[in-house]
Amino acid sequence: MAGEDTYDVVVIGGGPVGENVADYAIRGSDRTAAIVEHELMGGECSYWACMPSKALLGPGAALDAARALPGSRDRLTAPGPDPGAVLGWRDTVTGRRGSSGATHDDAGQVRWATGAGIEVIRGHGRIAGEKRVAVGDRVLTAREAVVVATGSTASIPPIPGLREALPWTSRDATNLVEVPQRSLVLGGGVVACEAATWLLDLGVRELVMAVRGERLLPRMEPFAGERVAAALRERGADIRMNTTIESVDRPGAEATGYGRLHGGPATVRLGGDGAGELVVDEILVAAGRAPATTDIGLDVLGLPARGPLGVDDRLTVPGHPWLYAVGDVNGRNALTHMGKYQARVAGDVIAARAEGRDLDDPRYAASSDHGAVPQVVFTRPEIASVGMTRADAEKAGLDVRVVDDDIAVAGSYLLDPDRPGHANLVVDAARDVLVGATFVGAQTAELVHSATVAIVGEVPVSRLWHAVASYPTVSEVWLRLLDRLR
Ligand SMILES: Cc1cc2nc3c(=O)[nH]c(=O)nc-3n(C[C@H](O)[C@H](O)[C@H](O)COP(=O)(O)OP(=O)(O)OC[C@H]3O[C@@H](n4cnc5c(N)ncnc54)[C@H](O)[C@@H]3O)c2cc1C
Ligand SMILES: NC(=O)c1ccc[n+]([C@@H]2O[C@H](COP(=O)([O-])OP(=O)(O)OC[C@H]3O[C@@H](n4cnc5c(N)ncnc54)[C@H](O)[C@@H]3O)[C@@H](O)[C@H]2O)c1
Repeated sequence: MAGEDTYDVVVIGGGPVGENVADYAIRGSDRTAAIVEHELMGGECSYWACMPSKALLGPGAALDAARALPGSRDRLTAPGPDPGAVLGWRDTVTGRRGSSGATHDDAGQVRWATGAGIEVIRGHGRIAGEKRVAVGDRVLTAREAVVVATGSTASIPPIPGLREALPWTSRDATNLVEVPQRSLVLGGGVVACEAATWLLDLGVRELVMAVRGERLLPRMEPFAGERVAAALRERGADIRMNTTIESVDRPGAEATGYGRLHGGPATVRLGGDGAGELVVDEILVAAGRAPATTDIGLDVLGLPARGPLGVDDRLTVPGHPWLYAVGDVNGRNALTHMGKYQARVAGDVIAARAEGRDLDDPRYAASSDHGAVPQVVFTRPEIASVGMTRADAEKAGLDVRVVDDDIAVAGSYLLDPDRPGHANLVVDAARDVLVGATFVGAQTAELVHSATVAIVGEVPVSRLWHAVASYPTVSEVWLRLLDRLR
């Protein structure tokens, strides 16, 4: 039956970002919020992206850490993880039901939302006018704000025969139930590198990566991609740079469900430096993502129904002071933690505006979106970076000073004596502050937050010298790098 309901805040999309913005917008008040979700509360991250991928990568990383040291190395009885148990662990982490595939249990996320005072409305949300969202035959009216948090979807490049071949996307790779023994990965970004790592852990026989550019992870410092490429090659990956797919022929393509082989073998013609013909059991397309802006009613407001939904630093869509966009959909930084950060800022802005408070405070601007974005890539070696690369800083016209060194301190030697990591710091010499850092190697994921604090706090390098790292930890690499800056 048609109906009309009024809430203070209506959020379209119940991923990690939508959940957080609803929570922050109403927390500690008597405001009401609804989240419209057409699939699963928890979004891409919980079931198809961050959580399953990290669950798949964990056991291989733990074995590698054990293999690095005498005493534990000799106790390992098998070369790799137990594939069945790894998939079982992935299922536990993601609340995946049984082995048939496509469904997950989001009851826990719904319970959390309800407990936070947020109503979950199942269905596809579309903007239907100012402060109005249609869900089926229901119209929701927002007194204060409508927030678009619809995320992104995997892009499939327009290559002859590729779409018809029903290739895997990251959803299949993270929810795999069959391991494609001959795998082709298209792309050299984060999804491609992490997926190649777990496919090798799960025992694929042949793994080819077709990489359009000259190196893996092109947005990071060159040494990061070089080290990941060397490690993947050492494990048997055939990585072809300056290469892409020209055409695909898969006569037996079949929609068998997420994570199953989508039919029989595919014949793939590669072009570029790694040209040639391959026959593979599956193609994983890891060629970037597109903001989910189609079919959400943006045309009703005269906004483009393709590409990112642009916002200012208050996460507000220019010209529409009641409309916000947070997370992957706004095209700023497609990372869960950055989306959740935007959600906190947007939630605070919505609350302040509802209460008539002024916004003259740094907490009401998503300033870290510009130049203070951390990211960890869970390859082996692990990569952790924040802020600008040398190339970014040079492009921005800064007075750039870069120092780099191997991570070869007592703390790293005790973790892995044979494989020192590598790190650099990018400094704006004119201001004597850090603007970027990259660390590659064991336990660097937990190291990067120190650099984030230094960048966000604009701590002068001369003061960083007095931030003493404990012995023997990997953090002592700070001492080595800062020594080079003296
Ligand atoms: C394989 C993979 C691994 C990743 N690993 C990491 C990682 O380790 N760390 C990290 O920080 N980031 C990672 N990311 C990125 C991360 O997944 C995204 O940045 C994050 O999920 C974005 O959150 P979001 O809430 O904006 O969007 P999403 O998580 O995509 O959620 C959007 C939600 O909106 C719903 N929705 C969309 N349209 C509508 C509509 N019209 N009506 C109703 N509901 C709608 C969707 O069903 C979905 O639930 C990874 C991505 C991939 C693909
Ligand atoms: N650990 C993490 O933080 C993590 C993990 C996975 C994904 N993510 C995020 O998810 C998003 C999506 O990741 P992604 O790896 O899909 O995207 P990406 O943009 O990082 O990489 C896409 C890659 O595909 C290549 N490509 C695009 N079209 C191509 C073509 N026609 N032929 C050959 N190569 C082509 C690009 O050159 C690029 O190397 C990113 O923003 C990423 O940061 C984060």
